[in-house]
Amino acid sequence: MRRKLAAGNWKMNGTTTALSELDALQDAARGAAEVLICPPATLVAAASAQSGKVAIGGQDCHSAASGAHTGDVSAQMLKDAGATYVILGHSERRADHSESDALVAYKTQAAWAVGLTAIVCVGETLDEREGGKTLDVVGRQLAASLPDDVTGANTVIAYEPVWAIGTGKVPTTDQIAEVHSFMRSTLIQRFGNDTAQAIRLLYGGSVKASNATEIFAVADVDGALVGGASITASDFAPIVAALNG
Ligand SMILES: O=C[C@H](O)COP(=O)(O)O
Repeated sequence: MRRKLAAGNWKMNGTTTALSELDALQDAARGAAEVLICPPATLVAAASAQSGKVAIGGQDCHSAASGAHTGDVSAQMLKDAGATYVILGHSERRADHSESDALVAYKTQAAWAVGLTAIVCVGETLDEREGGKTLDVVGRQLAASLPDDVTGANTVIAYEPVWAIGTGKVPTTDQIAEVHSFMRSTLIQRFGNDTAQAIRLLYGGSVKASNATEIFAVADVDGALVGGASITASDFAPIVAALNG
């Protein structure tokens, strides 16, 4: 049985005052669903120190364990700061930093090497969707971004259509169902049924309290990766509540 996951990605938002949101999430985090917040790297240690029932994650890590990589953060550093998850291959990283599927796979291995769970993001652009290429793109990203040793414990996959991120545009539930079903069957083909059925598949892109229940009712949606609506507990807690049903 897959444990539902409500993951919040604060992106490049938040200073120390934002950590009070973690206190306000404690009640929401008492339900069956796991609650995760991924703050900016500067806040991971402080967030971990007061996270209570909320898990803490990073938003990226370098593929190397250490070395001359100015400005980067290693998986070990995130782990040392108290993180248990790291988001990898987010479309904003792929676009802003030209991250390839191969690099995402190396980063995933770096995360696994220190015991972090990788949340690997995939998703098509608007052009790709309108060109009928969604499943090709997602299939290619899954094939090349995931190393071979995937398990239900070390990996979560987030389907985030690029055109739905921060736009208020959300795919239809049929569109989400099509991609999630495709992802599950792709994982079954590559990793076998037991492993594939253990991997949580999140939907991300303009999730908010008003659409969460409908999205979480879609087969093979095991939770959400939420951006804008995760920054305050007053927005995020109702999404967690919807996931808990
Ligand atoms: O990582 C989160 C996603 O990019 C979704 O962001 P959003 O909820 O602001 O659309």
